Amino acid sequence: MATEDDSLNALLFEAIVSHSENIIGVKDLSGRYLFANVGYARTFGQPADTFLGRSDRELFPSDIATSLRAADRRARFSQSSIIVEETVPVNGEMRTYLSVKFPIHDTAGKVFATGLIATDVSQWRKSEEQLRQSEELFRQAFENATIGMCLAGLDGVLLRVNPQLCRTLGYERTELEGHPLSEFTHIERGDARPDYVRHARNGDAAWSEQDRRYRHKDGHDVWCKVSSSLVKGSQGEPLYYISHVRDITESRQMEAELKRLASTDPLTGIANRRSFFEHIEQELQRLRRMQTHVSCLMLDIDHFKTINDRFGHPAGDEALRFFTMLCQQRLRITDVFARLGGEEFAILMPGTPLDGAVELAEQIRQLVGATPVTLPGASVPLTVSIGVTALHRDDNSPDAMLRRADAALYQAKTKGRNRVASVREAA
Ligand SMILES: Nc1nc2c(ncn2[C@@H]2O[C@H](COP(=O)(O)OP(=O)(O)OP(=O)(O)O)[C@@H](O)[C@H]2O)c(=O)[nH]1
Repeated sequence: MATEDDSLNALLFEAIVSHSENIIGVKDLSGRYLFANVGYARTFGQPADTFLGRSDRELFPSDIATSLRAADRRARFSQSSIIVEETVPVNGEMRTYLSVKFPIHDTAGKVFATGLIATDVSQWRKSEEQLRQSEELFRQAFENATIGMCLAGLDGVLLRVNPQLCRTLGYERTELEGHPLSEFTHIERGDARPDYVRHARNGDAAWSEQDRRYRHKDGHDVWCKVSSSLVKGSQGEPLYYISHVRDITESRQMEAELKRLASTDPLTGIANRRSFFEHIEQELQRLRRMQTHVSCLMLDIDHFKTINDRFGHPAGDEALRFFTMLCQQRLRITDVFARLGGEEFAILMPGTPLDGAVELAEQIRQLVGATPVTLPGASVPLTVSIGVTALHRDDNSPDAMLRRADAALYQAKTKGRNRVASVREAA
């Protein structure tokens, strides 16, 4: 006889199963449906009643029905419930369900049916698979990249490094991970932390690029272009940095070598005309800011043409190199020695007043005159004429000073060569 409690339970059961998003069913021992909730109607597009009395064999392909039945059987023999993942076709599309299956007992404690509550997890599985695929894609790109890559925490500590970064710096993965990249960096500007760590601390710029000099494990320097971007979480909160680290050592060396070649005279190895002008420009700037002296010598080997004529051009080259070497013996580290062209040279002397420059010019003149150059078959005496002047703060270009030096040299030449002449002011 039905009690009031039974009717309440029936109402509760009805309310729960009809509002559930899940598929809820009960099958008898032969696998025929005793109960199917509205979830069945929603999923399969047929009234829930149409399932009653039918088995999975009539609803699904036989291999699927067999595996559903096997799970039902396992549930019947289980103590409480089992959870299985089941895939079934729904309107021509395979869908994945997470099913809780459990035995249902009669009042005598005998199992007479199997219950099931199934949740459609197809979308989760799909998202999981997409996530797995994109993680795999990232992993492959990270591991196989021909550029160094790393993930670093907001404090700059390396969380993950790729094999190329290990090769670039010469360390094992375990020697890098857990350490800040700054441990392997030269301190160039007083702060070893990469810019992105400073940016993170200040909460600005999500991207930065900079050239940094690292120490390879074997001790040599490695120049790298480091491009870093901030990875943010779903709420926009900063999580970590991902950096590309490109080894640019070779191109920096090439750049430096090109710069050196562009500013060097190939025959003598000293500064060339272009570089000399740049030095005068710099000194002019300094002179305008500071109380100092800058002097300049312009040197021209006397009758150099006769050396070429007598001994040939290669011997003339040798004489030019020898002359360079002689002058260098008298120079300070701060002096700039340049070959302006042909047999014409110049020396810029920061910190030296005109009188001191004249003195040095005289020393050079005497040294050159006293030291003949050894050429094939002869020891040839050289003499040099030298014009001396000073850089003035109101010189509006290097040319202004060079014109005075040239005028002084002209005087030395016209007064008989092998002498020093100076011009203090503009003519
Ligand atoms: N071997 C060699 N000779 C050069 C080079 N550049 C210029 N010369 C030569 O230097 C000589 C310069 O001659 P001039 O300008 O007449 O001057 P100089 O014979 O030294 O006579 P003064 O300067 O008047 O004392 C020329 O014969 C040029 O061919 C060079 O790179 N190598």
